[in-house]
Amino acid sequence: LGEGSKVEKHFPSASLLIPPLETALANFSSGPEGGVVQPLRTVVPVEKYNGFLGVMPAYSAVDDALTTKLVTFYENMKDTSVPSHQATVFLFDPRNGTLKAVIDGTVITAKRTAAVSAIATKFLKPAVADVLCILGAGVQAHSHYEIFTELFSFKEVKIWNRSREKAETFAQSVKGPAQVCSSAQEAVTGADVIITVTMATTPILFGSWVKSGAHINAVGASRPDWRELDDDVMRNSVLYVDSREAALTESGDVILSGAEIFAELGEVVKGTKPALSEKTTVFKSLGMAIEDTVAAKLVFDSWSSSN
Ligand SMILES: NC(=O)C1=CN([C@@H]2O[C@H](COP(=O)(O)OP(=O)(O)OC[C@H]3O[C@@H](n4cnc5c(N)ncnc54)[C@H](O)[C@@H]3O)[C@@H](O)[C@H]2O)C=CC1
Ligand SMILES: O=C(O)C1=NCCCC1
Repeated sequence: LGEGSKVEKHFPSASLLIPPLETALANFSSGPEGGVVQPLRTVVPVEKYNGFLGVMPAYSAVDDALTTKLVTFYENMKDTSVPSHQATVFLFDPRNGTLKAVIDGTVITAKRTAAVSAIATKFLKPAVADVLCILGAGVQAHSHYEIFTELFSFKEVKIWNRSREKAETFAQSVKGPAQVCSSAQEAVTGADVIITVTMATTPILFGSWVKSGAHINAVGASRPDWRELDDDVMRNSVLYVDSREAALTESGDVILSGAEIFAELGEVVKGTKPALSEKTTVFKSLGMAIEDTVAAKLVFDSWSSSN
């Protein structure tokens, strides 16, 4: 399972990931009772090349699955022949520590991140959600487009990217409508659901553009000094995160704006915190190792049953 194309085959429908991910989010937010062991990820900066290596281990007692993902991500890469994010997931037998599989993690990262944003959106989107806006046109933009158009019925999808050419290529490659916008403001204006999936390190989404009651999935800016959202949108929205601990350590949008965290998404899934969908909401996603664990298990189980 070392190649993305082999992994892709075991995700016939992106939405297959939703139930196990919801369970994993709920278990994570249940503390020790949930049986999830997930230390904060280690991130090694490779300053000379504007890169980072993330080490993301997790164990799920409920799934009896033990994994670690190694993920590299590089900013402003000159070499465009390789993706900005590359990942590998190692799946172990939890009974004795034997390595069972080495799985390409790039497809897993793309699919599980988009599926978690879809879960947040299911709970937090306004009652009428006709317009979707995607800021960014890379790997995550594609995986988000795929699952959002599979699960929801938006009448319009607006897309903006720093380079218009890439947004045009995106619009031509997707199986469905996508309207390329000339500015981020044009794309955001009137949108009910907004997804930010860029490598920006300074804000690209401003509160003054956002429709009241909209839901935002803030997926990029995973370093404590990086931003995608301005202070206005962070402070004037109800803020949900995947992990409080990670958000307060890794998210520039959370740390530098001083915005108060209302709930973890897992608490909403469990029903212990409300989904305030009538308010403007932000889901700050940083990505969790346990999401990779359940996705890798799904891929491995599907591969095992077909071999
Ligand atoms: N929360 C999570 O679980 C995860 C988050 N991510 C984050 O999602 C974001 C997107 O990842 P990918 O799609 O894989 O990356 P990508 O490299 O495939 O796409 C990035 C997009 O951002 C645009 N971009 C680059 N620099 C920019 C800037 N300064 N301002 C505005 N746009 C800029 C590029 O044109 C490109 O369309 C990244 O920030 C990444 O770290 C990625 C994986 C998991
Ligand atoms: O969860 C992940 O995987 C990542 N999150 C932030 C950026 C790198 C990959």
